[in-house]
Amino acid sequence: MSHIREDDLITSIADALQYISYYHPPDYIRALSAAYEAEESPAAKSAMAQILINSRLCAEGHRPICQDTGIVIAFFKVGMALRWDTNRSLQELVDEGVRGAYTHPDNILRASIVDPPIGARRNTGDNTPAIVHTELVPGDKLEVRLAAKGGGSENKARFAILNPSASVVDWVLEQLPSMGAGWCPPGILGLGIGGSAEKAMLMAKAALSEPINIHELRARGPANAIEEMRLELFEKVNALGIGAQGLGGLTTVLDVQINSFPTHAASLPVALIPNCAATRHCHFTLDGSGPAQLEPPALDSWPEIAWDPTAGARRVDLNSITREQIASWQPGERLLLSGKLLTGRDAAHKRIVELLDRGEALPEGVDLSNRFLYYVGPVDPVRDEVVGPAGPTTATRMDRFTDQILEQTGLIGMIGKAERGPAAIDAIRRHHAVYLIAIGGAAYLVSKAIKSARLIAFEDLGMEAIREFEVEDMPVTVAVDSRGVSVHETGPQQWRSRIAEIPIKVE
Ligand SMILES: O=C(O)C[C@H](O)C(=O)O
Repeated sequence: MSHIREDDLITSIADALQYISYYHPPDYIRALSAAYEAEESPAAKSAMAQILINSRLCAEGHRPICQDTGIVIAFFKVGMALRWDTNRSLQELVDEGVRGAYTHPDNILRASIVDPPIGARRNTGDNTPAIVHTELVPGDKLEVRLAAKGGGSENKARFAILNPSASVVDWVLEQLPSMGAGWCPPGILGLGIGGSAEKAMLMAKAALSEPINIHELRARGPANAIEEMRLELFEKVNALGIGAQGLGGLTTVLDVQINSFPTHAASLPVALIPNCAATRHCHFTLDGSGPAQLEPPALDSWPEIAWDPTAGARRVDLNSITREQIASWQPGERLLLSGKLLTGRDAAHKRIVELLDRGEALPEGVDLSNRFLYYVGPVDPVRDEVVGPAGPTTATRMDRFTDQILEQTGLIGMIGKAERGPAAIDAIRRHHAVYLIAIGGAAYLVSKAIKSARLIAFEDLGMEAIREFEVEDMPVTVAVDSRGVSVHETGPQQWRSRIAEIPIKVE
């Protein structure tokens, strides 16, 4: 009978969370590299190049793949014959491991958890608590599947109880366009079909840590209805043309994984959860012989990528930018930004708008006139860094504040990731402003362009505080130009039509 010591579990959780913060799973790298090779859309190819280069830099530098280092999800299969050497609850042990990983001085990770979820939403400071799921199984081992799930992809989860005669494939295809690009495609779709409402969600989440093997499945052929559905969804979702970062392209998903369970005759529960470019999970088993040993992947698993951010890019001086200059920028044009910008995301926007509504001045140093605002919540720096990984957050969440901020502060442009909604696009057009995107999932690479970082306001908001960054040649793309043309509308439309014209190969 194995005795699971509390220190072994805590150490294993902490080590595994550190490991997955900087090592992508090798199957993800293989699948993304193949998609990168096959991609024909220049914008999507460039996005994938940046994600792959970023991934390698993180593996070498042991720094997080994404500034959103996730909410920790732990699935345990607890052997019913094992013995625990602890007086503490499993939740407490996992949280101690999370605390150790997220505050590790060599590779500090971002604390993203707020408590309570409504009202004050104060950052807990160490990314606890984790979400813990357990299942009792025969045997005397402890099997652990650990994930650090990004908020942007989690926000796009969907659930429905369909009529038993409805088509799951049709329902999934209806969801994808409304999910936009905030889940940072290309990634993986996890589906849970059947069971009950809560069982379907859990199955969808668990499906995301299955190995990526859709091409092997295609090669050997489906053996049952679930495998047939995986292949059908893989083809049909990619035919939507959404592409990497929603810019239009051949690959939107690298795999579709499905778990299923018997269900009530009256119901067809279906849950859909996407995983982003910062796919992070690992799997280990404790048998009482000590903590888990995780082997580092070979660095030659990462492809050599030729990506020149300067090719065809316009250099922009943010310190002297004018509305006349931004009026000449074209949708999809690549820029290299240098100079000063301010940062701010969800909580800072809420506070700014509350101040504006009360007619009060913004805090000292928060002068947005003719400035760019970067939607980011960075990781804290370690060693000689000025800031840790600092990729963009989903801009769509800031849409509700955009018109008022453009109107009342003189802000000239915004930088984020994913599409803007109709109201924000209209505001951008009316105020002759602009919206630029950096690549979600390339946070460490983006941080290399940040030469200084200074806290300006709202320190209590932690990673959501307002900072001033000085950047040099920060690569971005014009996503909504000053006339209101959005590449997240034009790109997928164009690629959906092109994919429809590609003749289907009969093998
Ligand atoms: O919280 C973040 O930094 C990003 C978030 O995961 C998002 O994708 O919007």
